Amino acid sequence: MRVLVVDHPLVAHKLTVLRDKETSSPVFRLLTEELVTLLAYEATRDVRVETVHIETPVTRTEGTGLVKPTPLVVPILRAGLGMLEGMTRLVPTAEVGFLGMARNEETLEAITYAERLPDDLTGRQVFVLDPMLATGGTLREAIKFLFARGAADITCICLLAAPEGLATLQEELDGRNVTIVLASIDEKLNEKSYIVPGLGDAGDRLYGVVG
Ligand SMILES: O=P(O)(O)OC[C@H]1O[C@H](OP(=O)(O)OP(=O)(O)O)[C@H](O)[C@@H]1O
Ligand SMILES: O=c1cc[nH]c(=O)[nH]1
Ligand SMILES: [Mg+2]
Repeated sequence: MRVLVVDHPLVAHKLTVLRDKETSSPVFRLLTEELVTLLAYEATRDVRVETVHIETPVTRTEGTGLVKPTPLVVPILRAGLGMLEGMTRLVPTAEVGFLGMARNEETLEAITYAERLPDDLTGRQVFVLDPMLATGGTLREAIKFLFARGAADITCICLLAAPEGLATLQEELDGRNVTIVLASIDEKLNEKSYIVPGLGDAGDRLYGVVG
C-alpha cells in the first residue's frame, strides 16, 4: 500500500477553509469538489492509457486514449457523494458504482447498507472516494469488497486521514495494490474516533444532520 499526500498551496488553502466551522454547507460542497479535482489530478497519474491514432487538421499523428473499460469510480455514501462531481469532471468517461456505508458511532463498525456495482471487476482499475479515513474501518471493508469482486488496483481519494487509520490499513493491506491519496494526514483521533483537528462529520457538513 502506498500513501501520497498532495503538497500544494491551493490544496492547503482550500482545506483550511473547509475545516473552518463557520463555512456553510454550500461553500463546503463547492470546496470539496474543487479539492477532489486537484487530488484526482495526482491520483490518476497511473491511469491506464493506450496509443491512439488521430488526424489533426494538418496531419495524421499518435496520441493517448484511456483504455477500455475505463476506470470505475466508487463514492462511499453519503460523504463520498460530495466528491463525485469533482472526480467525473476530470474523468468524464469513468463508470460510476455506489457503496452505501455508515460507521456505527458506538461500536465503530462499518455497516454496508447499499451496493450498486458490477458483479465482475476482474482486472478493473477502481477509484474510491471518501473524504474521511478515521479508524480506517470503512475503507478496509470497501477495499476488501472490491478486491473480492476482482478489482486489480484500488486508489482511494480522501481529504483527511488519521495516522491510526492509516497504520491499520498499512498493516492489513501490506503488499496489496492500493494507493491512498490525501490532502492531509492529521494529528490523531479523539475519544469518539473523530479526526483531530479534522473538519467534523463530513456527511453532516455536506448534507445536514440526520437523526
Ligand atoms: O474510518 P472510519 O472510522 O470508518 O470513519 C470514516 C467514515 O465515517 C464517515 O462516514 P459516516 O459513517 O459518518 O457516514 P455518512 O457519510 O453517511 O455521514 C466517513 O465519510 C467515512 O466513511
Ligand atoms: O472525523 C471524522 C471521523 C469519521 N467521520 C467523519 O465524518 N469525520
Ligand atoms: Mg457521517
